[in-house]
Amino acid sequence: MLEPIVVKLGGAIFEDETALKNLCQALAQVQQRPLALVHGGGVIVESLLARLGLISEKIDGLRVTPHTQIDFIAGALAGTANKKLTAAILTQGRAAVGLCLGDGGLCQVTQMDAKLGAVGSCHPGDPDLLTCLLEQHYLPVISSIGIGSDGQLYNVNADQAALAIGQMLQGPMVLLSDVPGVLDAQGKLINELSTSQAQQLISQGVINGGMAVKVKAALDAAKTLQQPVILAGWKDAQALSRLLSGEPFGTRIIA
Ligand SMILES: Nc1ncnc2c1ncn2[C@@H]1O[C@H](COP(=O)(O)OP(=O)(O)O)[C@@H](O)[C@H]1O
Ligand SMILES: CC(=O)N[C@@H](CCC(=O)OP(=O)(O)O)C(=O)O
Repeated sequence: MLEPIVVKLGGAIFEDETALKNLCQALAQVQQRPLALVHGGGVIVESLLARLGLISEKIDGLRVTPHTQIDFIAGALAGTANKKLTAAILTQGRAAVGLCLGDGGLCQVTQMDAKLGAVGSCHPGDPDLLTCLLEQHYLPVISSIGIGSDGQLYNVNADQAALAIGQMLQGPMVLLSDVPGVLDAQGKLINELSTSQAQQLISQGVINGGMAVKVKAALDAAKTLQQPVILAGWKDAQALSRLLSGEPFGTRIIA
């Protein structure tokens, strides 16, 4: 089997029906090589928590997850987001299978930091389930809810979850977000970003919040995979065909 491509899809796409349909159509059409999809869903989490009258805050791009909220957050990510995305791909005629990081022991998850509550750090675990699905031409759709060795559910940042899946599958990675890639202080797309340039832009605050988490995960992935990781926008319906043809697009993160 060719190394699978790992695509991470940022959750804001759930608010753009047309982009979601176009992207799922493009994903469903990829026949050249196996594909695994990791997704976020921060917007779905926020809308549920707001409806429940709960306040949510982030520290350095990571959502503080009180233990009293993890059931709701798991419902939003492993439930609503995961099943909506699986449904959108199934509708395009491709056999998608919805999973979370804990299924089949895919990833090992531990509590990251007590001050963040039920937020998990994620590491590659047992690849067997994923390998079986990919060999049988299923498209795995993986949410970023993890299960710890303590049996608890953890909320993992979806870019960090994608990093663990990428390290497990050792294939090319593309992280698709609501922006066309990493933007400089003038709002212009940066075509290529190295570790030192990224560190400088993060310390200057030009790269911040969720993008800082994403860039750090991409740098780690580029280092372990020994190949650039692409950060690009899901609004670009051609993103996947560009990736497959090797055409440059988005921001290439090089370690
Ligand atoms: N330098 C930057 N370039 C692009 N986006 C940035 C930058 N710094 C911060 N951001 C913010 O990061 C967001 C993308 O990160 P995030 O919301 O975590 O995406 P996703 O949900 O797709 O993982 C952008 O919408 C933008 O608001
Ligand atoms: C710990 C943490 O921050 N978890 C994220 C998981 C979802 C996510 O990362 O979604 P996006 O990719 O859409 O941002 C959250 O609760 O929002």
